[in-house]
Amino acid sequence: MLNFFRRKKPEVPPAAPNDSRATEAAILPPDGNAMAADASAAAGPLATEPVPAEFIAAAMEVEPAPALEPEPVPTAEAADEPAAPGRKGWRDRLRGSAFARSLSGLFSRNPRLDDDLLDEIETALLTADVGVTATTFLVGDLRKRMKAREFTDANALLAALRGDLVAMLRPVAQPLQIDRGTKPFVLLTVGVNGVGKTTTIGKLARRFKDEGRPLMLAAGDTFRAAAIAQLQAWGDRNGVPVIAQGQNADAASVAFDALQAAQARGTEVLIADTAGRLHTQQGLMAELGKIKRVIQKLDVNAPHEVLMVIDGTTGQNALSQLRQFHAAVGVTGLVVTKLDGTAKGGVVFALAREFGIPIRFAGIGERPEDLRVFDADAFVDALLPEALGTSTSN
Ligand SMILES: Nc1nc2c(ncn2[C@@H]2O[C@H](COP(=O)(O)OP(=O)(O)OP(=O)(O)O)[C@@H](O)[C@H]2O)c(=O)[nH]1
Repeated sequence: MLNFFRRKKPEVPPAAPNDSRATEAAILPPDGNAMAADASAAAGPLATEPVPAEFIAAAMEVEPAPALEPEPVPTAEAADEPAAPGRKGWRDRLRGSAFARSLSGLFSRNPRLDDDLLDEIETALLTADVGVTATTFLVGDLRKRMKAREFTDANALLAALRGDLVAMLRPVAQPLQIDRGTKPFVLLTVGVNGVGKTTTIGKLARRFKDEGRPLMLAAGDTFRAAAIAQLQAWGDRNGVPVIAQGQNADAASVAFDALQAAQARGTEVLIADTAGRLHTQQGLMAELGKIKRVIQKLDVNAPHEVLMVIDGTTGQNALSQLRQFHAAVGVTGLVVTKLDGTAKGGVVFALAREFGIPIRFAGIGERPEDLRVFDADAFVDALLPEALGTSTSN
């Protein structure tokens, strides 16, 4: 019986884009200087042709938008910041999470193996945003095994909990596979406002660059004043070209231009940013479908990955976000960000249990190396007390 009730988290504040058409396309080279659309000679026949009218005609109407607060553009110093010395492990980054703190607190008291312990574990899981469904399953399993006298002490129960948590995540710990035969492999990033999409794209850019994959970025967040500049800063940092149009340009048009450019150049990976949108805003959600349909005019299989970025601090609201985004655009992979610091961490289990959609990456900090390929064992071990003696490196 669940004995704990959570308060509902506030929704992310809305931001609504408008749909004014692109006027000028630009390829932003790694040095940061935009080449205007008419500089197509330099860029080749790429990226600068307008989207054919019939493609756009197929598009849906999109809600008009209130103006957004401008956000600070990343400074040159920030972009040039050196990476953190040494790679902090998962445990280092996740130790502050509500999940890790409550469970280590619980087991450091050498609890007795009884129903009170199960109640406390239940409370800890719910507090950490694991959610009612997943918590009921986990505690129910432990209770059954405890009654069957499977555990000799509380540590044995903790080891069983670890096993259950890992088993819940392993099926979704599926790394992103980029098929080198698909050129370009198009990755469309989606999510609500401020979850870390643009930052994640920057980190992915760095990762792909390090892997020696030629790539390109599409600045499809055309509503936020600083989003294009933010992406450009990441492009500069990693020597990656960025395809952009003016602010308030049609995001589908930007994605189309970028795909055309990437195809013509034989680029291996194209990562397209989109503006953050609330999952409850029907018009904006429909716009994601439009982006998909427009790029499918160039490649019927694109996007090859619809990567939804979810803020790990969002709590159970993440479930309704994923439900809506999945219905609108067919999410194929997840990135859960901000699992460092004050994140509760448990939402990862709720997402895994409810949707079974692969979790590709976890964001455990703001630096490029803090985007980790999601590793079920490392994640669970970082949340559980060290006494368990399992590996927490990496
Ligand atoms: N601590 C921490 N911060 C992160 C992580 N990922 C992103 N952030 C921060 O989250 C904030 C928002 O990131 P953005 O990339 O601008 O978010 P966005 O989703 O592109 O925002 P919109 O364009 O408004 O939708 C920034 O301050 C990032 O540095 C992470 O894994 N850990």
